[in-house]
Amino acid sequence: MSMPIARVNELDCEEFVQIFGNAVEHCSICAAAVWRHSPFNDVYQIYNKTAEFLDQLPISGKEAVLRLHPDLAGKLAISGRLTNESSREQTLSGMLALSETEKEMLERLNTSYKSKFKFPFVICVRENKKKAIFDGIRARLANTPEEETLVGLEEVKKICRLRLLDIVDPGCPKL
Ligand SMILES: NC(=O)NC1NC(=O)NC1=O
Repeated sequence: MSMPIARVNELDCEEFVQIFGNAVEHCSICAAAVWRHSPFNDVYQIYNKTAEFLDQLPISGKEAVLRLHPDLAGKLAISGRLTNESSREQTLSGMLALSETEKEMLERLNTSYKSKFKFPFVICVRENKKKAIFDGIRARLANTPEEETLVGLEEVKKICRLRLLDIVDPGCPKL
């Protein structure tokens, strides 16, 4: 499905939230806030308004957005309960086909990460190969909670940008 922007601009809030409600994982409030800025010039404006909404959240709200994300190759993935978007991303990146050793290593890293930050490690898996994901979680474990909330939120934005581009036809390529 790749929708022209003119069609997006015809959607009422309910329809918009139905279609864009998972552009940020499980965060339909974000889509409802962004709809207010309709009509949009293009998909990039939808992205910019989403990023603005995320940026203006207090730190507790930013952490909450991170907490709406599933663990990489975690329980939800194993039991087939990921959202369609997340399932597709984790499958394509190879995160759902790890060796037993890799699974154990990731589980250990995810546990350390969550006990330090109290939210899951989030990385845009479509922009990172397996090694970069493992290196990323190790390196980011050294961040302070304040730094890491912001780093995680930038990854949420990257995930969102790609999800929006899956839904809306970008029209002329952006220079
Ligand atoms: N935890 C985490 O990074 N989850 C994800 N990353 C991504 O690109 N899709 C996800 O579901």
